[in-house]
Amino acid sequence: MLAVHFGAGNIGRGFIGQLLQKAGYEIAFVDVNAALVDELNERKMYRVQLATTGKPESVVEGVRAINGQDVAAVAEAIATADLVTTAVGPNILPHIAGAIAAGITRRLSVHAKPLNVIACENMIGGSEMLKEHVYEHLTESVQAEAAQWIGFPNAAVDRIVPLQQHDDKLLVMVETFFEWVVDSSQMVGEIPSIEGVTYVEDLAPYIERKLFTVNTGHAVIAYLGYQLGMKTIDEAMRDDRIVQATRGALQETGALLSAKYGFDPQVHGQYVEKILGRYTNPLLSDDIVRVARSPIRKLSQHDRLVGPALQCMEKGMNPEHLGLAIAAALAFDYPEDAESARIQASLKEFGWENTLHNCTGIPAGHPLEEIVREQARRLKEWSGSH
Ligand SMILES: NC(=O)C1=CN([C@@H]2O[C@H](COP(=O)(O)OP(=O)(O)OC[C@H]3O[C@@H](n4cnc5c(N)ncnc54)[C@H](O)[C@@H]3O)[C@@H](O)[C@H]2O)C=CC1
Ligand SMILES: O=P(O)(O)OC[C@H]1O[C@](O)(CO)[C@@H](O)[C@@H]1O
Repeated sequence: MLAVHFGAGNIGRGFIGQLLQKAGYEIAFVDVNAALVDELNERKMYRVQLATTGKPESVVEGVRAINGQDVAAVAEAIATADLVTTAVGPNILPHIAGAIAAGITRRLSVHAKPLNVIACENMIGGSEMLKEHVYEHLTESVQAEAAQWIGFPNAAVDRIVPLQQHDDKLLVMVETFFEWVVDSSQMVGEIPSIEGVTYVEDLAPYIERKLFTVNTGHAVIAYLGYQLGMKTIDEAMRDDRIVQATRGALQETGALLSAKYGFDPQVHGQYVEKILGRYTNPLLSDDIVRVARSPIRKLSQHDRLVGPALQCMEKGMNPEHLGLAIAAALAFDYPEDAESARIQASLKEFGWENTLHNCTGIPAGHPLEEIVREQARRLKEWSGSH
């Protein structure tokens, strides 16, 4: 069995590649990092280390890599693949769509065999969005065939894999916890048996529970921690104010999720506690600027901060902790991050209100604006105190 996986980065090697290899797939990674591609092709294996006592390791063998620029080679691999997965980042999905479309076209010209393409990105509706981009590159007749033979099931993936700094360029250190949930109602053909993958008929509760808990909490810690001059997530978790704010935000999203999906508050509370524990793992040493990366994406209307805040308000709740994190995300001034630089330039040129509206989609005069403004004042007191 062959799996073609786009993105041989942290989650690609440290999570998706590892699970697929255990399930018996040969893996062809597709990446645009030429050095990484060469190293994978030379060694045909890599190590995954667990960030826990003793740092146990496993070896992922039977891997190769294709340079993403070589569209013909990528298309050839997709033509014979049994599964396609991605972990490249939501903003990159449009850039890999052409190669996937070329692969689908080639495949359908040779044989009609079902294929599922699973985007493993931190976003709602990732595979559906990828499908839209791929279809832009398909002729009408191939689109009609693809509708029958190619599935784009949405997925939720959860495993913290920080930036890697090892002498061994392929080694990847990961936390022990992982969760990979796939929407089986959007799949074609036989459902593949992959240990560690949970198939569900309706992904919405799972992806929202994950995005609005793990990723919301992480974002709160990262943006507040940055304001307080901290470097890593576990360092920030040693500050009581940050822990309180994170708990507060997760109470807000928890109340929303319970109201929307009927989650048992006690069971959800245990889920939250487990996640708070994951953030404190000192062996992960997860950089705040990694977790805070791409603040425009993270501030967008349906993402982890503004998404739940707007929905909380529709239900009559007051999302002040989410408001504090939104204010901190706007204040995230890290020039090496292109999106942070764009926000800071916008704040200077267009002012706070316009930048808030443009980045978040919060309409002018919406009551959430007032909450964020109030929290921005509170944030100034916080920042002044460190
Ligand atoms: N790191 C983590 O803990 C988790 C990450 N995710 C999601 O997984 C995705 C990837 O994140 P990471 O692995 O952390 O990022 P990463 O930066 O470590 O890996 C992304 C990889 O994609 C490659 N890439 C970029 N453009 C490409 C293109 N056009 N074609 C092929 N490859 C390309 C990069 O060279 C890089 O190797 C993101 O959507 C992230 O939200 C989800 C859960 C956990
Ligand atoms: O990968 P993103 O969406 O930029 O956000 C970082 C988040 O993703 C993760 O890497 C994995 O879920 C978390 O560590 C963090 O919440």
